[in-house]
Amino acid sequence: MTQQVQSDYLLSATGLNKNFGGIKAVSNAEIKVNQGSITGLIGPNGAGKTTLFNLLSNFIRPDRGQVIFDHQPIDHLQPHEIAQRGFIRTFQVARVLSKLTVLENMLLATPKQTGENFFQVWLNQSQVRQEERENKQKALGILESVGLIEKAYDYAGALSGGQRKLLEMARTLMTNPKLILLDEPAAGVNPTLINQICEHIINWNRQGITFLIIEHNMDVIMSLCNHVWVLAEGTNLADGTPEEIQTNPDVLEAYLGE
Ligand SMILES: Nc1ncnc2c1ncn2[C@@H]1O[C@H](COP(=O)(O)OP(=O)(O)OP(=O)(O)O)[C@@H](O)[C@H]1O
Repeated sequence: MTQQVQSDYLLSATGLNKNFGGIKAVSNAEIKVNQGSITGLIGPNGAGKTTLFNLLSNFIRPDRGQVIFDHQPIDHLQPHEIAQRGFIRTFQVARVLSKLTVLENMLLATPKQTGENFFQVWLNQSQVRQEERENKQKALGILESVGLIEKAYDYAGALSGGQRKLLEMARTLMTNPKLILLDEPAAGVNPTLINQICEHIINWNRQGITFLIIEHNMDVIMSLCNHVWVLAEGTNLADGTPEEIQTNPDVLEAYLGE
């Protein structure tokens, strides 16, 4: 039986370490994400933010440390099993499949379906068709809400960089997530679309989804986040409200010294 852990956090990680050869990418790092929050993760280039995301979501295994999601340790789970529990992430460079349509990209993200097993398909053909109809309706509804409905039947490869990021975010909603990790949602995105992405994040957060966001755009971090964690050289430098972080001398020095 897995150990039950009581806390107010949806995600909590302590003592995380990861070395690549001689490089200490993440060193004794911790992070905590309150249920219902929009939490930021910032730090200068090479601070270890993406490596920390990879450790949290088990895309790479830590040398040491523990990650608790929704009161349960998740260290032993594969990324797809973590996603099935409602913890999903996006990547710095959006991972959409260019040769599939926007709608097909959305449908690929649907959780385990009856149609994945040959015998279940054979036995439950009407149920499979019903699930397919429901998933398509859900995908089209999400695309409508993010302004990509006109592109539903276009190849994802034809989208702009910003639209691909939006599609990657929209796709996470197909899995009914509790927690979404966003890796630089505003990077390479034009200012109009950045504003739209921020509005969507606020809207999804109001619907109950918790966010942890890596972002270099400080306006985005300051306007969205309730709490911000700062990494520098692989380890924790500070955490606090956006206002506290903005005026923290250690944080200013880490950025100015970059
Ligand atoms: N697979 C890897 N192999 C070797 N070194 C790596 C690997 N991944 C990351 N690193 C190194 O670990 C350190 C932290 O990198 P990471 O990408 O996590 O930082 P970051 O804060 O996300 O940076 P950025 O803001 O520039 O994206 C860097 O020195 C990087 O070169």
